[in-house]
Amino acid sequence: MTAPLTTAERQEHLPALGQTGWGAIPERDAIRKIWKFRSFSEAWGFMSRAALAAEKANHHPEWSNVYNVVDVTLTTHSADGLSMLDIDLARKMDKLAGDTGEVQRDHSEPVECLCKLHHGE
Ligand SMILES: C[C@H](O)[C@H](O)[C@H]1CNC2=NC(N)=NC(=O)C2=N1
Repeated sequence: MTAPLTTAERQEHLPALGQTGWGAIPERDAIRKIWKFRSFSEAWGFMSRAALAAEKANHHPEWSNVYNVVDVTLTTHSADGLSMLDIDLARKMDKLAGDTGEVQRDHSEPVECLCKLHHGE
């Protein structure tokens, strides 16, 4: 089983992801980011590349796509919350999206606040 993130790991890794547009989901130990691409083709291209990265890591997103928008939630089901696998996949997705997608702001809280929600210490 994959270990849940410790408080120290949250403080080390989550703020940088917050800077790239990942947000906290209320009442869940999970992070969310919404991209809007220029077209369905770009959105689907991103999803195809992210799917290969997810399959390689055996760690899979909860996500949906409507036309050019991709809405991604990351959490580790076996850990019942965030683990390093989510941090790694979030970074890979940021890299794969590059600057092709514009980040859509939702109304969730900044990702930093997940430091308060720590599991496993
Ligand atoms: C059997 C297989 O390794 C597990 O079901 C994997 C697959 N992908 C997964 N993805 C995510 N996000 N969380 C998991 O706990 C998980 N478990």
